[in-house]
Amino acid sequence: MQKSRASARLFCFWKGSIVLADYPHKRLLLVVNPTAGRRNQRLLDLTLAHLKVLGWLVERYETRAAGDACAYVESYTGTARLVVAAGGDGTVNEVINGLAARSDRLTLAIIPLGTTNVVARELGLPSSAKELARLMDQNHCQPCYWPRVNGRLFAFSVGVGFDAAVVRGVNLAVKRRWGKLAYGLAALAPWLCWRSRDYQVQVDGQPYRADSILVSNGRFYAGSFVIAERMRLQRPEVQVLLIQAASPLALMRVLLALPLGRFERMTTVRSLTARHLSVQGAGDESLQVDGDCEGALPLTLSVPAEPMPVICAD
Ligand SMILES: Nc1ncnc2c1ncn2[C@@H]1O[C@H](COP(=O)(O)OP(=O)(O)OP(=O)(O)O)[C@@H](O)[C@H]1O
Repeated sequence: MQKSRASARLFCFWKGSIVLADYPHKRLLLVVNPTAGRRNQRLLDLTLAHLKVLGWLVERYETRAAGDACAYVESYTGTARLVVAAGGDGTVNEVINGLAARSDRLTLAIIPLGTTNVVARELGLPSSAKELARLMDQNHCQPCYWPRVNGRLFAFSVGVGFDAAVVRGVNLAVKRRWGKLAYGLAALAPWLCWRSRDYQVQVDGQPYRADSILVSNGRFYAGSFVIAERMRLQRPEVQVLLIQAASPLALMRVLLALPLGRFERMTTVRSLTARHLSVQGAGDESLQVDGDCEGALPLTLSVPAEPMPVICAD
């Protein structure tokens, strides 16, 4: 024991200072999506620099393709107790799924590098690299619940109908160059040809119908829009928002309520708290899961009983 502690002793050099670190538990696995958020690269570099000063050893893994982060975290055999997802919400989603497939209980942290970073916003993570490193160093975590949709966990949002049609139409090259504007452009075509849908929904066993559905695991949607005022990642339930909008005009009214913070209070939006949800549609329609297009109807969702420790703000 004494020997392994001594062998883990490190000298870290940073900005001319020498810091003696003797913390064998300060090891983290960093999973980086190199295609996410080139604009936020500085946040990653500075957070790593601060962590090194605090005595952390970083094991770095760069993803090579979609699905890589999940597979790597699931099969990771190293000694790190903290797994840091550095990327956008898609990378966070993959790391969560990798962690949940393991039999041990590692802690999740996030360095937000993506376009919208909704999960980081939900956790109240600071934009300061020094603060982010401090929260990780102090193991400042809370238990968070990630619901399961069609067998996979999601972090903050699932959409059926208009929302899924928009995400399906996003041009990745435009998103990389222009960020959120890509979603506005992708919304035009599905909005103009919007018509009534008839999704059959069961919320905790009660039947409903809707033209579009949003499921929120926290407060925020598409960045900073508040769609579920009382929902938090720390609560073992989700907010189901059933939208009645059978024409482009009715849909426009609902969409305008988003930036005004009145979405949940619209008479055409029914907001329900739930642990179980199922949705069936007329056809094989796509789903939006954590900002990406993933899978298709029918949808079955439930909130697992076991939370995951996640680094969050004070
Ligand atoms: N090396 C890679 N090459 C291509 N795609 C990748 C790679 N690594 C991860 N991905 C996939 O890229 C998708 C988008 O990544 P991510 O969400 O992290 O970044 P983003 O799109 O820039 O951010 P945001 O989701 O906030 O808009 C994810 O679904 C992920 O599976």
